[in-house]
Amino acid sequence: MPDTTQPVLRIEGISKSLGGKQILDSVSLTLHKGELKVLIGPSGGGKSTLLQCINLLIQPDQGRIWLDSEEVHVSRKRDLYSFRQQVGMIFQDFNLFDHLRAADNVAIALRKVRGWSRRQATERAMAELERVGLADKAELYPAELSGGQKQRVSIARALAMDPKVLLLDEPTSALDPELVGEVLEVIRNLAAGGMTMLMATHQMSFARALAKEILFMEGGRLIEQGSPAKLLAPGAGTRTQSFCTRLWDVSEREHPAAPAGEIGPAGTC
Ligand SMILES: Nc1ncnc2c1ncn2[C@@H]1O[C@H](COP(=O)(O)OP(=O)(O)OP(=O)(O)O)[C@@H](O)[C@H]1O
Repeated sequence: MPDTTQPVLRIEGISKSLGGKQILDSVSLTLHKGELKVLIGPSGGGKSTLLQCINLLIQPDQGRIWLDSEEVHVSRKRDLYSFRQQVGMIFQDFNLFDHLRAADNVAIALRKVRGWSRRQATERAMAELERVGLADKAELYPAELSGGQKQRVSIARALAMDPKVLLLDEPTSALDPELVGEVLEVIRNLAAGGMTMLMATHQMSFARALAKEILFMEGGRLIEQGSPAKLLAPGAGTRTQSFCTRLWDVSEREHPAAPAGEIGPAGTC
């Protein structure tokens, strides 16, 4: 069992303005070893920007970041390079290389960044594809894969780098509804295996079932933070609960047969 009291990633006071507008306002959070925290909230609340600031794809205007208790100094190229290798990122739209087969998409960073031989990198890529259930698709190009399979390749690619933390930015939002489950299943298995993860999502039933904590983000600030049981308890009166209830109302209209009181279909509470 991972030591869940050990902070792996900590951010403090992250702020960011873009186009003259404040997008993130002093956001702080800690991810402990082996925990899955889920970022939810209305569209435009700053979830993607926060994940990109944490991964330093966007440089925050203010704030500090620690990985395994070591502060990351953005101005030091070596720090930045090493940090990016240890913090994996999964994007909504997969970001695969179209001209590379699945196995090569997974292996490429091992060869180019880590300097592994083609044989070593391919062996590792095959092991990671196996882990996400795609060993039989290793020779296919992205255009020959479904959206769910492409996202699983991108997860395998991130895992191949042995990240300490995975950041997932709405990994199922670009998928047809019938493909969402296979990607969530992979993430569920990673959580069960002790991977430390921060995931922005609108998949509320998944968040409720699996997240250690829900972080509710609105207007660039984390306005609520707590276990799903606490934030979504009947009568909790939280902003998280009213947000979920609204999603549920929409889903009820779209799926009138959904049994009340049970965890709803994907995307609902
Ligand atoms: N490069 C940019 N320049 C100006 N504004 C930006 C830029 N990138 C994002 N924004 C604005 O920042 C706000 C937060 O966007 P962000 O994508 O982080 O929200 P989100 O919570 O992830 O939304 P969604 O759930 O729709 O993905 C939005 O108002 C968006 O228009």
